[in-house]
Amino acid sequence: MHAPTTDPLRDPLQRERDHLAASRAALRAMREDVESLDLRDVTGTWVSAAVLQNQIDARIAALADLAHTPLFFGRLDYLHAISEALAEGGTGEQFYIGRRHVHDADGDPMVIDWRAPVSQPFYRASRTEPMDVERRRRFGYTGGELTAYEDEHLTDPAEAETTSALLAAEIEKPRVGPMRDIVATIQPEQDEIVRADIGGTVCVQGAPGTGKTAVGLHRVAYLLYAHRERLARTGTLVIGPNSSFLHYIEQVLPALGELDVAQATVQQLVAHVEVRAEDPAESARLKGDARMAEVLRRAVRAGIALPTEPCVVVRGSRRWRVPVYELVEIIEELKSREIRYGAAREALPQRIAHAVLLKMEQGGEAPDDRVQDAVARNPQIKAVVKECWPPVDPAKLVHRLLTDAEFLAACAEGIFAPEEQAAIRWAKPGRSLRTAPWTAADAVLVDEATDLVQRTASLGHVVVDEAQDLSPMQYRAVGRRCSTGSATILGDLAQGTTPWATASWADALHHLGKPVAHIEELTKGFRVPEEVIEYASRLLPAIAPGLAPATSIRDTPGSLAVSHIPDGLVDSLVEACRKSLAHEGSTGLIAADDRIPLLAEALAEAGLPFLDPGTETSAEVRLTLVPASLAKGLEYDYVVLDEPAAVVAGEPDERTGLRRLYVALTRAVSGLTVLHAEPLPEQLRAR
Ligand SMILES: Nc1ncnc2c1ncn2[C@@H]1O[C@H](COP(=O)(O)OP(=O)(O)OP(=O)(O)O)[C@@H](O)[C@H]1O
Repeated sequence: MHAPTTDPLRDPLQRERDHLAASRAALRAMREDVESLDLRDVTGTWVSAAVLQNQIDARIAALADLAHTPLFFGRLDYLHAISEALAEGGTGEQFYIGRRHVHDADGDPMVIDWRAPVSQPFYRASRTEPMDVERRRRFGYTGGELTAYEDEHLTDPAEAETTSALLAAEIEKPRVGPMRDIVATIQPEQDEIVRADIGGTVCVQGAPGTGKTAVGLHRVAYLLYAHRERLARTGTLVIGPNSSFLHYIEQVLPALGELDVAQATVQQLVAHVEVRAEDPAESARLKGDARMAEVLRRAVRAGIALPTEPCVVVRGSRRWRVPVYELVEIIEELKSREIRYGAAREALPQRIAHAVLLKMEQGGEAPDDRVQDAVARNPQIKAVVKECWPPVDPAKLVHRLLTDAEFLAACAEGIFAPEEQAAIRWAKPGRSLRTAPWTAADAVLVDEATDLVQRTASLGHVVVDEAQDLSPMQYRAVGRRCSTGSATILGDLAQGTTPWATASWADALHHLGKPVAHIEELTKGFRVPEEVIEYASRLLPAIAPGLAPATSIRDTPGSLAVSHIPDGLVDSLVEACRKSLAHEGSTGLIAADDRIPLLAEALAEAGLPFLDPGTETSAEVRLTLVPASLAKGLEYDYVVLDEPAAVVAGEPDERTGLRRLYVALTRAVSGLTVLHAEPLPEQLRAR
């Protein structure tokens, strides 16, 4: 890295600072231009003026110069001039890369958006493939001030490959507050996923801390840039495992200038009924099984009946008769077509009316479309529809399936064995639909039934994080929300902790309805130090035998301490938290869920203020008490892990327990302290 010298003419750092100052001034001018727009001349009504004003306000907000997010973080010096199309309207050989586009008064770019084609070599160019880049420069900032830069001369054979000190500094920056963007340091293998084509679905298997979440969010930002109009129409959605996690990631996209991305958990997507109960593991697994889809399909169609009487329509002085066999033909034809139950129900009266119309024509009349519509509304026809294709209320239907043993048996015949059916049914049905003991898995069934009746609207792109925990039925629920778009599926099979956790990505993609997706693997870890990831990886043969252990980009000796504390474990934990808090950044005390109250009390007694994982850490309170079940996806500079054996015992089976432990062991950025009174699980014992 280069430190500043004092002569501004000879000092390249000073020149870069000057460019920063000029870019900031240009951004200010861009903002002032928008602020000074006078709407009076261009808009007709106050409504359109208000709409336009909103857009302008959003643009002004987007043009804000944020003190702590540097306007540019890199520079590319090309060997040859780049075409204007690639360079966002600019020409030349030198480009500054930043979070947003900034241009000067003549419209020439001063900073290029990181997502533009010309910026791509910043992330991908290498010595073996320099992509016409002579020099790549990375900038270092301290508190918003440009303080350093680092150069790579990609075409200079004499220069040796080094790891970037700025990248290491970025990763080691203390973690306080929500997740940050990684736009300045996206790695080549990550960039390939970020910029993958919108047409296909990408599935990423990645060990802990390999940047799956970060990559997924940057991919959304990239797609919004590259396909803005299309996605503005169709929408994008990020799905995460729980609200603490969504809260942790919610600032990343706004920091990248993208405000219009929805975030939800799967439960929120399928909130058709109020969840008031929990399933035993086996029932939940069966309800999440893809076989349920066929049971529901049969259930939805169970009410379809064939008519036994002709339909007689009276118009004026004449009567028109559609015989039974014709009605049967119409219904059979609709049944055989792959259209939604509700769409078929809407088509049925029109089909019968059409049959009446043909008879009217044969009878010498000349009816038009309006007559057909009127006939379709005839009470006789409505009566046939009601009897033969009755309306279906999805929640009521699922309620019936879960309470009426005979109905379930009829729909699940040959699909679920009787004992499986018994596990699917509610043990104690509530009295009404509203007070029924709906579980999270039941809500997914209602969602499937809803989609069988009426097609679910699809978004343009959906990102699913921690996808390994979804059941096949949940994959289907997500899949119908991107049936006409694409998806990014992120997960780690070794971190699957639900009873129905994904065993293979090919299965998951099949249930999602995207069987031909690319599966990429990320193994280079950016969070966990080498020593810690090696320790955690001892569990891999037991929890996910086929997976390669992650490597770490940081080899920080002393980052792991494991101690046996036969007496006074709680006091030692409090002490370990205190010690961790003596360092900069955040500390997480992770423990089995049922030990949380005990530890909460101990921390309170010791006068150590702490937060729960849904609350952001701040400079004042940097300690979070984390139940193991909520640790997934989160990270802390220092982690103190309480009693691994209890974390394992907190799950219904050993493999899930060890997976939960693997998650807990892989949350630390700088240091992990493991304290235990009981013996460690054998996989972790010293070898
Ligand atoms: N290219 C990068 N440059 C700097 N930091 C990075 C980079 N990639 C990832 N990180 C950081 O590494 C940490 C882990 O990233 P992230 O949470 O996205 O990993 P993950 O694969 O989703 O992990 P997990 O499986 O534990 O959920 C984050 O702090 C992230 O900002």
